Amino acid sequence: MGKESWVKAALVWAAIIVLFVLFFKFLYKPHEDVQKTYPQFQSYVEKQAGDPQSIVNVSIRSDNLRGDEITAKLKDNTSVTTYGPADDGVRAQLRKDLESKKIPINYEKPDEGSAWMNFISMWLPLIIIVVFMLLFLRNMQGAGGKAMSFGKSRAKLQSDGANKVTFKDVAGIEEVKQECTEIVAFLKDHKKFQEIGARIPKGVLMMGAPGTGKTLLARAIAGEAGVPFFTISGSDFVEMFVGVGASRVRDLFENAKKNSPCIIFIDEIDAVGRHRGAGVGGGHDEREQTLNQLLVEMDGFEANDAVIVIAATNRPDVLDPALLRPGRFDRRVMVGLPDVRGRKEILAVHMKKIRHTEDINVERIALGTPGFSGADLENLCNEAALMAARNGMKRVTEKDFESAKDKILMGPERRSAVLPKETIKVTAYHEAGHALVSHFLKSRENVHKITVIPRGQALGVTAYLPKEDVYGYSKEDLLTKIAFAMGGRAAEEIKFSQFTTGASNDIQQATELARRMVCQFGMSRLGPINFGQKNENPFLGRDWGESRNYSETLAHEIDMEVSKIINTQYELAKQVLVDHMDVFERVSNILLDVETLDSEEFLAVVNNGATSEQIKEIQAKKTLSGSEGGDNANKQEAQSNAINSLNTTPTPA
Ligand SMILES: Nc1ncnc2c1ncn2[C@@H]1O[C@H](COP(=O)(O)OP(=O)(O)OP(=O)(O)O)[C@@H](O)[C@H]1O
Ligand SMILES: [Zn+2]
Repeated sequence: MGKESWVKAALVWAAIIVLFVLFFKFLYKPHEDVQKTYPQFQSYVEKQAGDPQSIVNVSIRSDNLRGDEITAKLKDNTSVTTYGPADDGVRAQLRKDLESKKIPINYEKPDEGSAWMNFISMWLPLIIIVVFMLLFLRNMQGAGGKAMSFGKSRAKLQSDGANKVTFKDVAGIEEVKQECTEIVAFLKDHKKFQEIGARIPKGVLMMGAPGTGKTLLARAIAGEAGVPFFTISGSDFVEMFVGVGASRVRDLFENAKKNSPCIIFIDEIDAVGRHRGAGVGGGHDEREQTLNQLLVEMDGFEANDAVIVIAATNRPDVLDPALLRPGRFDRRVMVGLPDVRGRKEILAVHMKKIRHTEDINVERIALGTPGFSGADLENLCNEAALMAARNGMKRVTEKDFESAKDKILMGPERRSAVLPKETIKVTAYHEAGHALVSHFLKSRENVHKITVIPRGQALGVTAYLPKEDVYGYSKEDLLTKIAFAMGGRAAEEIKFSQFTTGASNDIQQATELARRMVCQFGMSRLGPINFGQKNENPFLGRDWGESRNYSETLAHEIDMEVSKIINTQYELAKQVLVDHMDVFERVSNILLDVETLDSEEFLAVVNNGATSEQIKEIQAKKTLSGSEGGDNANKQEAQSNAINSLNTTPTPA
């Protein structure tokens, strides 16, 4: 297909070039040329006055495009040709000139061929322009050299090649796999179902957060059933030019039917499948046409077309209801974030691909990564492997997984950034403030790591991880969240009686949360009423605009409630820090000294009064056992020994 289109394109271009050359070489006589040569001819005729017989005759062939072609035949059997402007005055003058010199004139009619040439030469520029425009449009269409594949489906056919995906590759979402086995059974033996008169499902909609393995699952279904797998992304349908999307859909289904039984996988179906007539910025005709075509095609399956359309989305709420009617995407599969067990299994799948030490405690990594999706876990494994390779290690250790997790959670370290001492000091107290408020208010998050080494955009980071998988929050949980978000600023006020811009992000997060408590969760004096219709992404937690459905008075009340929540929690955060001033000072100072504390070390400082020296000792032991890649039992023992020794010798700061 690619080759054919290249030949075609080359032919068209060659033809254009040939026409161009012809045009300039034989047909086109620029006006100036005529202007120049005609006076020359005239003066030549003048000069012949002395010997009028030197010109035998003159033939004039009138030709309205190029002017008159005037040929003078001379006595010595040569001839002179010029072109004269096709102008009646000039012609009359010339005739008078020639007649006065008694030179005979032949008027010749333009021959047939030249009339035809005239026609072409008149229209050629236009034709060339049109051809150019067409080519230009086509090139824009098929970006990337697909000049001639106008409206052809972009679906890629996945072959059942060496790296066939099966259910073995999909881990941690057992229930979802169960739901899919039926589809596999159908694809394998569709006759059995059809004979008994069962209507075969046409469409399966997979919903779930990004990276939870929807694509992987669809691929695995095809792999298990051993059928071809066509994949296309919803955004491929939506192109610049009207009609292309619809024709792509037609083409895709045509192709699939030829390969039945098979699977068509449409990723990001929300790109085409949004509510019709609810497009952003008015007329999204193109998208609607594409969607309509999709619906038509799905309705148009014959009973014996064993084609199953699997679509994936993380915005099921915006889909056009027509897509969800029976006979279309009537099967719906929720693909959720994995729980601890699921994460462990997914990690196992991806750790098989990297060379690692035997002693890695997968369970602990799984426990420490709540909220991670399958894709996040895959990324974690890869980052860990990169980390190990960069450090010249032969195998990936658990420590590499730790650093990889920190990088993913908090952004890459910027050790090279040189900050003023004062800034680092403020950062240390700020981060200690966050961590301690969270700790003393017994939030549902554990302090995972505190650092004053700049990471990503931040000068310092306090990272939290949920203590267990979280399925919902109580009002208390949310208030605590707001309090420890304000902990950083509270610390700055208590210690330095001043504020820095470092808290702006904290303030934003706290305010957003407080507003949602009032407007969405009904957790304020205003009662369980939804204020404003949030058009929010259920999986991404992102706002897509809000329309206000309450009065000015209420708007004021809402603002008052929000600010009350924030201020109360801010005061609470300050109170917590003042009540534990000694711990606050100690954590901050140790943080300044050792730069980073992990959860164990943090607890050692808070609960057991560990000193800088003792923390450094713990850290040194960890580094040692980590770099040795020694067996895990020893490592853990070493750590717990270090902590136990603290227990017996509590050191007040
Ligand atoms: N349950 C899982 N088991 C094993 N690997 C997984 C799982 N979920 C995700 N992954 C890994 O994450 C990668 C990305 O997942 P996939 O593309 O299927 O996610 P998705 O849900 O389609 O995401 P998106 O919504 O962003 O398209 C997969 O290639 C796979 O390596
Ligand atoms: Zn902060």
